[in-house]
Order: sequence, then C-alpha cells, then structure tokens
Amino acid sequence: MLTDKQNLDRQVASPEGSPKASPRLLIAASGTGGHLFPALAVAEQLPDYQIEWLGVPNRLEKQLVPSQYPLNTIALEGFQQRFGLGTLRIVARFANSILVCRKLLKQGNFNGVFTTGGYIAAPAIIAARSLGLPAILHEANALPGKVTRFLSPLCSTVAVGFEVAAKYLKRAKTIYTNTPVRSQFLSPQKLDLPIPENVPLIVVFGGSQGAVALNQLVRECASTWFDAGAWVVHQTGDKDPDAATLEHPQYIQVPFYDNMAGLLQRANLAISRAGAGSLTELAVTGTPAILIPYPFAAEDHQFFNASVFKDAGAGLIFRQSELTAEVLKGEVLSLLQAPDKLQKMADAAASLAVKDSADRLANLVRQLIN
Ligand SMILES: CC(=O)N[C@H]1[C@@H](OP(=O)(O)OP(=O)(O)OC[C@H]2O[C@@H](n3ccc(=O)[nH]c3=O)[C@H](O)[C@@H]2O)O[C@H](CO)[C@@H](O)[C@@H]1O
Repeated sequence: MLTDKQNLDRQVASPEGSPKASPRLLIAASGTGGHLFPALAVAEQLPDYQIEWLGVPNRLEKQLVPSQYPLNTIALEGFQQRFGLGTLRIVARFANSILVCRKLLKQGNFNGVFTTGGYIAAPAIIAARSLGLPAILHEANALPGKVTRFLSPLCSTVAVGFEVAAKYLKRAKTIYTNTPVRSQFLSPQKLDLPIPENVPLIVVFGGSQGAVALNQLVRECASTWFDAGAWVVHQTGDKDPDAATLEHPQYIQVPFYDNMAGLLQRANLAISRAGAGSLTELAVTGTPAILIPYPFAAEDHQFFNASVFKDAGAGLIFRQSELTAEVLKGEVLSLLQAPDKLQKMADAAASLAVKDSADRLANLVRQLIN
C-alpha cells in the first residue's frame, strides 16, 4: 500500500484550489505479455491516478508489474483448471472471486476498473458494475474472447484493438483505439546485439511464452538463410529443451528479450505467432511478417488477428499443420531476394499502426473514471 507521503504527492489541486484526491483505478490484467503490456502502457499515461493491479498468483504480472502499482491477487487459476469438478463448485468459486473483488473495490475506494480481458476481467467487471462503478474493457483481438463477448454489454465502454472486433460486440458500446505498445516502441531504440549494419535480419518470436513448434521449424531452415547472408535472432521461450542446440556466428538465441522495440525496428522480416500484441508491435515498427498463428489459441483467434495483417498486405499466413521446413525456407529466401516486395509489406504494416493508442485509452479512462 502507499505511504501517506505518496498519497499526498498524488493529490492534485482542484480548480477552487482545495486539494482533490486523485482518482483511484484498479487495473485487471493478467497472465501474458499480450494482456499486461497494453495495460502497463495505459497506466504510464495516467501518472496522476492512484493505480493498483489485480492479477492471479504466480503469473507474469509478478515479474512485469512495477512495485509502484500494488499487486492484489485472486486465485482464479484453480477456477480455470478445475472446470470439470462440477458446476456448483465452479459457480461457488467464481461467486467468491466476485465477492473478493467487490471487497477490494469498496475498501480501496476505487473509482473504477480498467481491464484488458481474459478470465481476470470477469469478476472485476461484475464487481465494479454491481457497485455502480465504471468498467472499461480493452479487447486486443480481432475475434473477441468469450469473457469479452459475454460481459461487454455490462461494460461502460469496450475499446477494440482491431476495428473488425466491433462487429462481434453489437450489444456493447464500442470504440476503436487499437492496442497500446510499450513507450520504447515509439522512439528509435539502440540494439545492443553484435549484428553488422548491412546484413538482412530475421527475427523469430513466439509471443510472450515462445513457440516450440516454430522453433523446431526455424532450426531446420536456418542454415539456408545463413548461406544467403541473413542473421537470425531467435526468441525461443524457456520451455524448449532444444533451444541451445543451434550454434552459428549469424545466430543469436534468447529465451526472452526485453528490447523487442529495438529488435523489430532493426528487423527486415519477422517470423511470428499472431498474438494481438506482437501484431500491433509489428505494425508500429513497420516490420513485414510471416505469421504462423498458434493453432490451439482459443477459437483460433490468432488466425483472425493474422488475417487483418494479411488483408492489409503486411504479412503472409501459414497454418502450422501445413507448413513444412521446405516451404518456410523458400518463402523467406524469396522475400529476402525481393527487397521491393519487403518494402511494400513494411509500408502496409506501418499503415496499420496507431501510435497514440495508449493516449486514446488514457483519455477514455479520464472521461469515465474520475
Ligand atoms: C497463446 C495465446 O493465446 N496468446 C494470447 C496472449 O498473448 P501473448 O502474450 O502470447 O502474445 P502477444 O503477441 O499478444 O504478446 C506478446 C508480447 O510479449 C512481448 N515479448 C515477446 C517475446 C520476448 O522475448 N520479449 C517480449 O517482450 C512481445 O513484444 C509482445 O508485447 O494474449 C493476446 C492478447 O489477448 C492474444 O492475442 C494471444 O493470442
């Protein structure tokens, strides 16, 4: 919790001159980079708000949410995993999570909730609305998730990351804001990797967790790309037992890389999953991409995301089940040999970027939660 001094620092003067307590905002964002980074980008635009975080224990929020935003956790993971244990138990668990959120909102005197969706959004939205507090939901995916589709009519406003998402949310008040990226993406970043200036750079990344299937394919293809003069930076995640098996002077492997902004700004081509966060960053950095949607993503939503990129001419989509190493090798080689085509794709990617997305969302928060 904040000290009295911090609370005082966060007070702003009202127009009449008397100090007015700054609004208190609960941000419910949990689990993956795709949910956490956009929420953090919005929080950064609200320095005059008193922000606390709502997450679940032992997920990425523990590492990513800075200590300036006190982290409250509720045990929703068990709720998701024990879905087969009987409806009564599930309902009881869920009802309890709503009660815990209501208590938190009341005791913390919060003025409203901002959430980026997923399971954590459900108790947060229901609790806020049952207390008459505003709830803003940001949905990053082209095909909104189940929680979003079900609870969006309850929300004060639903902000969508892709315009197409609004058509699935007809009963909600929607607004297009695109998806915020971390502030580093909005200015040129230095890349601290020993990569020569004029070589083509391929960046491979599999969302915030890495993608083992994609890693295997890339390792099979890489020598052909090295022979063509390309360098490869490969984000493998930390669950691939073979991550360290490829060694080559033109190859850099990392489990997780913090400076994705610098990396994508330098990349000539990305080979990537199609999480909403990754696609938004590829657009902001104007990076053409070969997209291989995660085949087990809920309701195949990554394919819907990738289709927006493909329809704009910014990328190619391959289904993992149909993609062989031979095809991937060839596609990458032919793109590297066609700089004009790569440039057109880069321009198309850049045309999808909305650089002030975090501002747009922060303004929405200021209008509705104050
Ligand atoms: C498997 C799955 O269902 N993933 C979902 C998850 O996102 P998930 O986190 O898997 O993927 P996203 O592409 O949305 O985001 C990944 C984020 O991690 C960052 N990153 C990644 C690797 C790295 O080394 N360093 C780094 O910083 C990327 O720059 C990006 O900001 O939520 C997204 C938003 O609802 C969905 O669109 C994704 O489909």
